[in-house]
Parts: sequence; C-alpha cells; structure tokens
Amino acid sequence: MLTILKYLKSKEWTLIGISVLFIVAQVWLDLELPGYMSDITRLVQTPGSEMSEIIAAGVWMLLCALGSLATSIIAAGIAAKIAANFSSRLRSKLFDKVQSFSMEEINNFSTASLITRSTNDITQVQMLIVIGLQVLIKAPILAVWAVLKITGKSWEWSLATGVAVGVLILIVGICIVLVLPKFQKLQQLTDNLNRVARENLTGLRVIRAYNAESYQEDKFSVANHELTRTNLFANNVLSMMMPSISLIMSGLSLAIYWIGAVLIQNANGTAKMGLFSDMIVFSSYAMQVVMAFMMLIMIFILMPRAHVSAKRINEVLNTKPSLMNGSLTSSPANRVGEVEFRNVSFKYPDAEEYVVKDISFTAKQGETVAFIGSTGCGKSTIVNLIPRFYDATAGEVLVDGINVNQYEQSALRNKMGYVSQKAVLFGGTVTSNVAFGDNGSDLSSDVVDAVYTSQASDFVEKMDGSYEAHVAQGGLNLSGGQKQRLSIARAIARRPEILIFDDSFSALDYKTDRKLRSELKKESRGTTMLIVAQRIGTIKDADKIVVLEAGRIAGTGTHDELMQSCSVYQEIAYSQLSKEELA
Ligand SMILES: Nc1ncnc2c1ncn2[C@@H]1O[C@H](COP(=O)(O)OP(=O)(O)OP(=O)(O)O)[C@@H](O)[C@H]1O
Repeated sequence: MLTILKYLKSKEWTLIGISVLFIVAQVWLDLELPGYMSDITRLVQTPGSEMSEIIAAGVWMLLCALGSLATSIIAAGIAAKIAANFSSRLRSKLFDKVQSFSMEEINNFSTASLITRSTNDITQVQMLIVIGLQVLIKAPILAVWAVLKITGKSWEWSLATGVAVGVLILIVGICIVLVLPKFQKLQQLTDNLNRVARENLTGLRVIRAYNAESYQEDKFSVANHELTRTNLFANNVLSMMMPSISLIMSGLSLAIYWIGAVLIQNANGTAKMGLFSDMIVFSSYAMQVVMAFMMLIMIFILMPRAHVSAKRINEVLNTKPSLMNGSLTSSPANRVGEVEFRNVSFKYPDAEEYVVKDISFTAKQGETVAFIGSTGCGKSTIVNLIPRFYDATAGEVLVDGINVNQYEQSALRNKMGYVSQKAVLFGGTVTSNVAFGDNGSDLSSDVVDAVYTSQASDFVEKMDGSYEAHVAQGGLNLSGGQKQRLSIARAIARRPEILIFDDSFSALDYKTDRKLRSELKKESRGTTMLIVAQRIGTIKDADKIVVLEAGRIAGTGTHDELMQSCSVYQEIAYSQLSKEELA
C-alpha cells in the first residue's frame, strides 16, 4: 500500500501537512468539551454560582463544537481533493502503461482484469485515502491525547478503559484474520464477473441467435453467486464488529459509573463532589479513546481490500514491457519500404510449439508479397511480427535493412499502414477514423482520395453528413464490408512505405476486391504491400507468393511458378479457380 503513495506529488504532501494541522485543531477542540462540561457540572452543584458563569462555559462549549465542525469539514475537503487527484493520476498512469504493453502482457493480465484494476481497484485506494487521511491521522492523536487527559485520575477507571480497549483490539484482530484472504479473492472474483459480462455483451447477437441466454445466465450466475457469497462472508464478519463496539462502549460507561459510585460512596463529604465531576469528565474522555479505536477499525475494514487493490495496481505499473523500445527514428535513405525475414521462428508466450518456423523472404520496395495457406498455418502471425505486436522468438525481422527492435516503436509503426483481419473503427466521424493516428493525414483531400481508393466513397457520400457522418463505437452503424473498406482507407491515407493487409479483402465481394486492388496498384506505386489472403484471385498478380503449410514455407514464387512447382499451391488453386481462370 505504501509503495503506491510514491505517486503523490509534493504539493499533495504539503496539503496532507495542512490537513494534519486542521485535524490536530479539531482534536484539541473536541477534547476541550469535557472540561467545560465538568465546569458546568461543578457550577450547577456549587451553591451561589452565577448564572452568567454557567452561560459563559456553555458558550465556550458551543464555540468549541462549531470550531470542531469547521475544521473537520476543511480536513475532509482537503482529503477528498487529494484522493480525487491521486486516483485520476493513477488512472492515467495505468492507461499509459497498458498502452505500452505488448499483446503478451495484455494477455497475461487479461483485458477484464486490466479494466477492474483501472476502475474498481483505484476506487478502493481512493476510498482508503479519503477516510484514511482523516481517521488515520486523527485516531492516534485523539487516543494519545485523551489517554493523557485521564491518566492519574483513578487506576480503577484506567484499568476498566484498558480492558475495554484490549477486548476491542482482540475482536478487530480476529475479524481481520478472517476477512483478509476473502478480500484478496473479492478482487479476483470481480475480474471474473467483468470477464463474463464482457463476453456476454460482445457476443450478444450470437447468444440470441442460438437461444443461449440461459447457458450464459448460468455462467453469469456462477460468477455472481461466488462474488456475492464471498462478499456476504466478509460483510457478515465485519458487521459483528459494530455491535461489539457498542457493547464495549456501553459496558465501559457502566463500569466507570459503577466504579465511580463505589468511590463516591467511600469518599468523605467534600471529596464526593470532586469525584462526581471527575467521573463525568473521565467517562467522556474514555468514550473518546474508544471512539479513536473505532475509527482505526474503520481503516482496518478498508485497509485490507485497498491493500490488495494497491498491490494489483502496482503489479501493472511495475511490469516492464517485454518490447524494449529501440532508438532509431529513421532508416537509411537508400533503403525504403523493404521487409526481410531471416530464418524467423515464433512461438506464442507460454506456448510449447512453434507457430511459424524458419521463415525467410524479402519484399523489396514497391513489391507485392502475398501469403496463402490453410487456416491456422501462421499467416497473420508472420505479418504481426513486422509492426512488433510480438517479437520473433528466433531469427530476424528487418525493415529497410534494420532489425525492427532497433527502431523506436512509433517510428517503425509510422512506416506502415496496417489493416487487421477484423475491421476496427472508433467512435467519431468518417474523417476522424480515416485520418487516424500519429501521421494520419488531416488534409481532407487525402481522406477523400483514400476513401475513393478503398472503394468506400459510394457509401460514405450517401451517409448523412458524408465525410463528417457519425461512426458509432466499433463501427456498429456500418456493415462488415463498409467497416473493412474504411479500415483500408485509414491505412492508405497515411501514405506509408509498407502496407500490411491481414486477410482484409475477404469481407469484400469479388468485384469490389478487384476494383480496390487495381486502384491500390495505381495510387500506391512504390509502396510495398504484404497481403494475407484466402482467395487465390486476390493475390494472383502478386510479385511473390509465399505458400505456408503448418507454419513452414511450402513454396515461394509467382503464381505461374508455383502452379508448376508447388503442390500445396496447386491444391488451393484447383479448389478455388476453374481451369479457364487458371489458364
Ligand atoms: N494469441 C495467441 N496465443 C496463442 N496461440 C495463438 C494466438 N494467436 C494465434 N495462435 C495460434 O497460432 C496459430 C496460427 O495462427 P494465425 O492467426 O497466424 O493463423 P492464420 O494462418 O492467419 O489463420 P487464418 O487464416 O484462420 O486467419 C494457430 O494455430 C493459433 O491457434
């Protein structure tokens, strides 16, 4: 928990110092009250006392109470401000850190857990800071000060107070030992609930189409039930604390008055009055001592969960991204748009088997290199190594003759236009989606050209608002083919050295696919293209086709060469094209 406090700024430490001053003032004012009460009791019982003296003591008492209220409001305001700023900073830090993660780290934590850590976990820490800043500082000051006020009055009363505090600590200790492991589990179960809810919402259409609502509900109920059960256990244990504290407070009052009654009975005439007034003052201070411990208990309720949350936040913040950033921001001027794989092998983190093995090929500037092969043979994996979504396990991936891990990641990715297998659009407009990213072009002419090349102008111009038309989050108001065309436009609009299409043409009909490729050829002359495809028709004209089988290269060459030499390619070609098309 303490390590997370290093993210507090010096200005916030100053504010904490100021709030300590207010809290000390509040405690002092609170502890003045019993003194005035004792004065009033004494004055009331002393014959011949002036009414004005009683009123004066009452007014001072009221002023102390108002002062205590004002200082506590200010201290609470400062704590809320510090906690809100601190948690906002933590959220930004987590967001930035996750942005720097490779797919490996994201998969290790899981998306659902990263969401819980950025929201629920931060809220737990924020709550502890808001309450902790007031209570954690106030309680010890109050306890020590109140104990000092009552020491030396009567050892019998002190003993009763000591026993009460001892029992209180014992009960709190037992509760904490019981609930601490549950709190650890609670955050993991919240992750799990998030994961199930996310899966349900993203797969809603499929769930409905297959009438699988009850199956999903069962899954959700299991996660929900487990979370509820753990929550209930923790809350049931904690709920026993409050009645125990009330019992201890009432028991202590009773003990003080009982002891007082015996002491007063045994005292002589004049001492009786002093003892009575002492008893009232002592019982007030003793209550303050118990109150101080009660406040500490509140912290002990929040602390274990916040401690677990802080640990989970720190885990993310302290994770070193496995992709180390290189330092190169540009490549040699004479080698542009070149991609080379030298004996590259790759296995996914934690996997036993290599997904691709010993891959070597070169794509020179302006060339089109295509990858084809059966499902799951490793085509997407290969192209994902170029923008460093993962690093090669063995061998070298070079861009413009330089290993990709020597580039600054942003510089490397600015060289590329990448279109993923599943089209991804962001909430905004057509223009904001096409002119997306670091070196996305803001020029409306570039956006219009890219949309035209990607065969999207027809439908974009018909949309309400045209290029400024609204695009829903995830492109939900567009069809699959329309989304894919806009993602292709986004890659083209960057005017990159290298265009990577990861099976991006499959969502398009044959006619659009053909028109798009012929426009692309005209518009992106000089741009190196790497195309993963399922259809031979899409890649037939490529300068080089790499045929993959079970993660290895089964053949490389042009369509005609492969038709002569590669049986795997022939098989794919005969299954897709007629004899006339192949002729
Ligand atoms: N994130 C991942 N973690 C572990 N294994 C993965 C991951 N992504 C893919 N794989 C595995 O790697 C293999 C190759 O996957 P890849 O997506 O590269 O195939 P592909 O040839 O592009 O397939 P498709 O044509 O169906 O898109 C598959 O067997 C798959 O199970």
